[in-house]
Parts: sequence; C-alpha cells; structure tokens
Amino acid sequence: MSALIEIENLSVTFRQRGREVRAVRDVSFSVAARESFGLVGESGSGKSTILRAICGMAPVSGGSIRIGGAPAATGRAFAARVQMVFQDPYSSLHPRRTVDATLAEPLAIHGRGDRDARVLAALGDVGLDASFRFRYPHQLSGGQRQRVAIARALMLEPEILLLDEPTSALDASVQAEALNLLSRLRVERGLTFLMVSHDLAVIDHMCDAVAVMRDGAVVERLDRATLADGGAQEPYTRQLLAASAYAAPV
Ligand SMILES: Nc1ncnc2c1ncn2[C@@H]1O[C@H](COP(=O)(O)OP(=O)(O)OP(=O)(O)O)[C@@H](O)[C@H]1O
Repeated sequence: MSALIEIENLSVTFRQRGREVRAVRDVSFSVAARESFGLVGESGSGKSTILRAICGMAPVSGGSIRIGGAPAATGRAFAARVQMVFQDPYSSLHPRRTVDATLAEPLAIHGRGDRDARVLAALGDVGLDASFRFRYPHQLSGGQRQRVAIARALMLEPEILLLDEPTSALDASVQAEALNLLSRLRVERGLTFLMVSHDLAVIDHMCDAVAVMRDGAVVERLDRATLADGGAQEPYTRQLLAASAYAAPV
C-alpha cells in the first residue's frame, strides 16, 4: 500500500530579526492510509511546525510534502482532505460564534447543502445532543469545546486529521474520553491521523508508529509494539520514556 502522507527531507527555517531558526531539519517519514502516526519529543523539537508545514503555514526551506502522491497545497480542495485540530479549543473556536455557526461555516465556504441535518449529525457523531447547538464556547466545558473542534474538523469529511496535542489541555478523565472518541471516529470513517504529543502514554494509546524528534530532527522511529516492549534504542527516547508517566507493560 502506498503512503498517504509522504514527508521527504523536510526542512523548515524561520527568519526572526535577521536570525535563522532551523525548526525542522531534514525530516522524512511516511504515513499509510488509515494509519495513526505519532510525533513525540520535548517542547520546541519541531513537532507542531511539521503539522503547520503540511497545511502551508510554515516556511518550508527544503524537501517535499506529498499527500496521496501529489504535492501538498493550500486551497479549498486541500482543506476538504486535510484538517487540523489544535491543543486549545478555547482559542481555536470563535468566542462570539455559536456551535451551530462554527459547524456550518465550512459547509458554506465549500458550498455544501443540507446544513441543518449535517450540523445535527456532526454533533451526534461527537456525543453532543441538539441542546448544545446554539451555545457559545464559554458555555461549554473544555471537553465539550474540544468535541466541537473535532466536529468542525470533520464537517468536510476529510481523509486526514492533523492533531496537535488534541487532549493535553484537558483533565485526565476527560482526556481519556476525547482519545476514545478520536479512536472511534478513526475506525468508523477510515481516517488517517498524524498526531503530535509530548505524552508517550497518549501516543501508545493512539498510534501505530511514532517518530521521536529532537532539535528539529527525527532521532528514532518505533512501531507500537517496540515502544510498548521498551525496545527504544536511542538514549534520548529512553530518557523521554523515563520522564513520561508512561509505564511499559511487563
Ligand atoms: N513563527 C515562528 N517564528 C520563529 N520561530 C518559530 C516559529 N514557530 C516556531 N518556531 C520555533 O521553531 C522551533 C520548533 O517549534 P515547534 O512549535 O514546532 O515545537 P514543538 O515540538 O511543537 O513544541 P511544543 O510541544 O512546545 O509545541 C522552536 O524553536 C520555536 O521557537
């Protein structure tokens, strides 16, 4: 099976006040259709920048990003295939827009009909009943807000979700519910996930394979079984494992 997401020798360089920050250095990995792939690493290692580069929101200075064999692009057709869910739904949802308006917006932009039915179905898909439809973000809990953000990302029926620490702003119990919701939606809709987390327990729960990043580069790639067996080779990965709450099964 050919890869759905192919990242080859990707470099991203920010220029700030005459100084260059090489946030991503020569990174390569690929993600098969319906796979869930994780990017882990400490803060500042370049994980979010890779997701942003895929969406055309970071200055790519080398290498290539291909989606379904074609160069990643911006624009409507791309947005319908690839959607992003951010860490903090409070800042990613418009404070003065109701849930209804938030969910209907992508439909209007892309000229999709059946507005009301699609909005209600989307709410149901993320476990929210119709009473949430006309609420504003401040009238929702953190977990409910993230459900709305996930529903919005799914409105155009994308193939790929880019998930940037999607549950790290949530309490532990709510976090588990949101992860279960994402897992269920992935299976039901045949989605492909590329997920950033600093938490190896989350990655272990969600991902088939993972790339470990440090200083903008991938230091190790592991599949889930190797991660769970404590088979990481790189000292840096072992440090991350030791530092996270993650306990490998014995
Ligand atoms: N717009 C920007 N301008 C300049 N430098 C940036 C910009 N965005 C990110 N960087 C830098 O790029 C590097 C990688 O940042 P990135 O956000 O990708 O890391 P991360 O691994 O996702 O970290 P975190 O887990 O804290 O989100 C950091 O050194 C960061 O300061």
